[in-house]
Amino acid sequence: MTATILDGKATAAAIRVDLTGRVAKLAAAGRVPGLGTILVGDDPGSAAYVAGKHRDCAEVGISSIRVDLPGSATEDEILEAVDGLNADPACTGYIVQLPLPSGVDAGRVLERVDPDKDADGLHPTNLGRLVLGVDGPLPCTPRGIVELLRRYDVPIAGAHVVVVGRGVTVGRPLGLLLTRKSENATVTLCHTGTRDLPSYVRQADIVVAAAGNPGLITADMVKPGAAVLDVGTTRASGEGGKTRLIGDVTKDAYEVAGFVAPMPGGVGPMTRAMLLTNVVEAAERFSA
Ligand SMILES: Nc1nc(=O)c2c([nH]1)NC[C@@H]1CN(c3ccc(C(=O)N[C@@H](CCC(=O)O)C(=O)O)cc3)C=[N+]21
Repeated sequence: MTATILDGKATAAAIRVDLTGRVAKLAAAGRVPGLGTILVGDDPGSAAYVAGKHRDCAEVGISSIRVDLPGSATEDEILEAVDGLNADPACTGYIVQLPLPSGVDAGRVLERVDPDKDADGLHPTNLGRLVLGVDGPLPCTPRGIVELLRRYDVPIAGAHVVVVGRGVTVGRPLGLLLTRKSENATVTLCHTGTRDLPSYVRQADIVVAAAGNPGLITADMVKPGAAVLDVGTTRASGEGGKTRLIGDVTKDAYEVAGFVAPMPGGVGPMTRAMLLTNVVEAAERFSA
């Protein structure tokens, strides 16, 4: 069987086209959305992600504000940069690129972000809003996953979704998103403490692998025809000292599935598209 590819790259491109129109409307009303990034240090992976976000912004007409600090920046200096973007009216949404250097209290930095400018949707206030069902920015990767499933008409209501991984950016909030009335999925949240992982994954109509454990999900665990979304991105050294990203799902598991969001080209590009969406929605909220 050949699975239908949940093409996140193409879907994200379509979403950017859509956003371009909304941005133009805001701009006509004198409210150009602006995405800010705060990058600390010179990790090449993080720098590449941030550069990609600014490229995305340029494509849809969002202005971007880039704050780069040296790896030696103190927590107070980072907090100052956060306060600066909170106060900047040109910045309608922003992110603090993670991870922050060791020794910096990331929780303290993230809490200082104005929740209404939180483009990641990961501020405690916004995670609280998600639990309560109050409108606010949603976490980008979970939102991207739901959007991708919707656009390919993968049934979500009543489906059994097995999420592997309880991280704060993906697994934990995804369970909250999928169990809302509007999605109506049944979610099993598995993690490193799960006793018999294969027995859960085998029951899944939809598997979301977000454990950061390369090759964790193998073909024998996948119910034939199930949707499998690979969210794992583990950096490994490849040829010539270049780093290469490895997913959580083996390629033979892709063959058993009915739908596959591959890595790369699946959920990653959707995450970036949802970041833009959060910035545009924040600007629309500010204008309303
Ligand atoms: N404040 C903050 N917000 C984030 O959203 C955030 C972060 N920090 N720190 C790092 C992680 C990682 N992340 C990715 C986003 C897109 C791809 C993506 O588009 N990946 C491509 C492949 C990219 C490649 O090959 O390098 C794909 O899956 O097709 C990957 C990873 C966002 N993160």
